[in-house]
Amino acid sequence: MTAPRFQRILLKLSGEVLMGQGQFGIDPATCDRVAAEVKEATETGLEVCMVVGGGNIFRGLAGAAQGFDRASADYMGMLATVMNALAMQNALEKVGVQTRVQSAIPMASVCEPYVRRRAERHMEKGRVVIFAAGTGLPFFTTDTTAALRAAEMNCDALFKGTSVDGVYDADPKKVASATRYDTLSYDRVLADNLKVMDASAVALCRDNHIPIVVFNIREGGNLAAVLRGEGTSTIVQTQA
Ligand SMILES: Nc1ncnc2c1ncn2[C@@H]1O[C@H](COP(=O)(O)OP(=O)(O)OP(=O)(O)O)[C@@H](O)[C@H]1O
Ligand SMILES: O=c1ccn([C@@H]2O[C@H](COP(=O)(O)O)[C@@H](O)[C@H]2O)c(=O)[nH]1
Repeated sequence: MTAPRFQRILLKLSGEVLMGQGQFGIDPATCDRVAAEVKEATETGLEVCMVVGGGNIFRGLAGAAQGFDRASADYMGMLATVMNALAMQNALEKVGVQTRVQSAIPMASVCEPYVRRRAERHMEKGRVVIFAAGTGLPFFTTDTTAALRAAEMNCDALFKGTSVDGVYDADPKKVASATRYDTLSYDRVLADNLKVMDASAVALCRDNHIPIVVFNIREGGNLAAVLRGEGTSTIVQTQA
C-alpha cells in the first residue's frame, strides 16, 4: 500500500457489516477480513482508532418499538457495541495488531474506561484504540460517537465503513434509481435530510472540519482503495 494521505483516521464500522452473510450477530470470518485490512492500513504508518456500531445485535429504537423503555433499550444497544469491540479486538490481535478497547461505560474487568489522554498515548504507540459503548449516553448513536471521538482524537478524517458505497440522493436500499454523490457538503446532507449518517454526527464533523468518507466495507480491499483516494466512496466536506 502507498503512503497514506492522512496521518490519523477514525474508522466507524457498522455493526450490520459484522453479520457477514448472516442475519444477526457476529461473523468471525468478517471480523478477520476487516482486521486484515486495518492491519494493512496501519502498516503504512497510518494511526487508526475505531468505533463499532451495534446494529447486528441490538438497536435502541427497534427495542423501544417492541415495548422496551427507550433509555434501557439504548443501554442494551451500547452493550452490544462492547461485544463487537471485543470481537474486533480479538481479530486484530490474532493478526498481530496491538489494540486497546476503551468503553464509555466503565466495566473494569472487561476493558479500559474511556480516558482521552490515555487513548492518545495508545495511538502514539501505534495501538489501534477501539471505542466501545458509544457515548455512554442514551438517545445517541455510534455515528455521533464516531464524530465526537474523531474530534477528540484530532483525526484527519472519519471513514464510515458501511454496507452502501456512498451517500445517495435517497436511500439506495429503498429507491433503485437513487444516484450516488462523489462529494457533497455537510450542509447539503443536512438540508436534504440524507440519512446515511445522523444529523448530529454530520454537524459535529462540519463544525470541526473533519471530512467524512462513506464507503462500502463489505467489499474486500476497499479500505485500502479509499485511503489511496481510489475506489468508490462519497466525501462529505466543506465545498469551495
Ligand atoms: N441517502 C442515503 N445514502 C446512502 N445510504 C443511505 C441513505 N439514506 C439511508 N441510507 C442507509 O444508511 C445505512 C448506513 O448506515 P449503517 O447501516 O452503517 O447504520 P449504522 O447505524 O451506522 O450502523 P449499524 O449497522 O451498527 O446500526 C445504509 O444501510 C443505507 O441503506
Ligand atoms: O452513544 C450511543 C451510541 C449507541 N447507543 C445505542 O446503541 C445502539 C447501537 O448503535 P448504532 O449506532 O445503532 O449501531 C443504538 O441503536 C442505540 O440504541 C446509544 O444509546 N448511545
